[in-house]
Amino acid sequence: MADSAQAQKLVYLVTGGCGFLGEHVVRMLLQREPRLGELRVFDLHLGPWLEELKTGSVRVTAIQGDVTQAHEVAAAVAGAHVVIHTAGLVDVFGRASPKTIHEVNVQGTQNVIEACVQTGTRFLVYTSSMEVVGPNTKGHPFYRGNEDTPYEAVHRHPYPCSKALAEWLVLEANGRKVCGGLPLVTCALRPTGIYGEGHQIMRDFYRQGLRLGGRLFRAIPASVEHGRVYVGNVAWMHVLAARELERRAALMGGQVYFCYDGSPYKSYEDFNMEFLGPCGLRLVGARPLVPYWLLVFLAALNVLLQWLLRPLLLYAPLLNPYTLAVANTTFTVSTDKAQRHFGYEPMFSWEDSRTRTILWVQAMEGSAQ
Ligand SMILES: NC(=O)c1ccc[n+]([C@@H]2O[C@H](COP(=O)([O-])OP(=O)(O)OC[C@H]3O[C@@H](n4cnc5c(N)ncnc54)[C@H](O)[C@@H]3O)[C@@H](O)[C@H]2O)c1
Ligand SMILES: CC(C)[C@@H](O)CC[C@@H](C)[C@H]1CC[C@H]2[C@@H]3[C@H](O)C=C4C[C@@H](O)CC[C@]4(C)[C@H]3CC[C@]12C
Repeated sequence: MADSAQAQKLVYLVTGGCGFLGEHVVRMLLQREPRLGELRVFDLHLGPWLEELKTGSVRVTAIQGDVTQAHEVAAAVAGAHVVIHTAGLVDVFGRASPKTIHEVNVQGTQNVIEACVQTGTRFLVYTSSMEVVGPNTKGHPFYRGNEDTPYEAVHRHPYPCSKALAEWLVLEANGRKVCGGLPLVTCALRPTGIYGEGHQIMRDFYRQGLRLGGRLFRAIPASVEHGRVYVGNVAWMHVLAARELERRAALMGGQVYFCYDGSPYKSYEDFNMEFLGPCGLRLVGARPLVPYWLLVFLAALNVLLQWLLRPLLLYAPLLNPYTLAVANTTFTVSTDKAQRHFGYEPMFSWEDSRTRTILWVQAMEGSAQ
């Protein structure tokens, strides 16, 4: 790639660029990547907001496509210098079949890798997930661990299985010769629970609270810590990793990095209340209001209802055996590997991240009235 910001304008491709994280990556690239000449936004569902981005100096190319279709991916990748692959099926609620999750998350990632090799694109940043590590099926806590912390990564759910396999494919591809004979350089970023403007699950919790008269009911002990990271900082880490991947190929190639920032360690529900509380909701109960065995029963009942109702409608509530187990297992990270390897520092402080998220919920509140 270019040896100076002015020497050569680069072509970036962001897959899943219209998603929750993808949109923030797209906007961050336009704001913070001076070498950007063309930004290709590849997604199954293109957002109308893309049109407003086409008025700047950078050429923004919206590509409606499917990562499971190798020829569509190859056409989008051809000529790109860097690929940031965020596209994925983020489903832990039983909306999609295990087959579809695998096709998108695994085969789709393989298609991106092969497209890079065939067309000569050398730099690939993959959006992996904390769930590649855990929580595992045994409910072992991962307490402020890092990329080198020993942990038995055992999964059965289709989503973490697909993310783990896709990450492995990306890291294994590091060093493969691409068209032109130079090596492919890859890395994988592992966000914990991402929050911020556009987070659908936060939206779901907020609307659930409005339906329950401004109240949410604690289901998980406050002592169970869950790692969270602000979407703007995750986007920034993607942009920085993509920029540094060439210069630091020997160090970064084939590496994984947890995404982290100054967001506090709290339970999933208490963390959400940092944003939902200032918007008028209240979390009822200093401890879970129902016994765990009852939550397990209700989660199992939700699976049965989802199966019975599937011919008629998609019933996909937040509570199911998998989400209950994940929410109930401590998983937090404490690391500086991204800082040591490519100089990452969070762009947004906790206070700023919190304010931005609250403002987003409040704007949604206006729409809910
Ligand atoms: N949200 C989180 O808390 C979180 C945490 C860790 C990792 N991740 C990872 O980050 C990435 C983005 O997640 P998100 O939360 O923004 O999800 P999202 O669903 O908002 O975005 C995913 C995007 O990918 C697109 N997509 C899905 N299938 C596609 C296909 N077949 N072809 C092309 N595009 C397709 C969707 O249209 C969507 O725009 C995913 O890979 C996910 O595994 C998310
Ligand atoms: C109904 C209660 C038990 C409630 O507390 C359930 C919360 C539950 C929906 C979420 C708790 C932890 C979340 C997951 C975590 O933040 C990390 C994830 C990895 C990412 O790659 C995809 C999203 C997710 C699986 C995220 C999904 C929602 C939770 C399970």
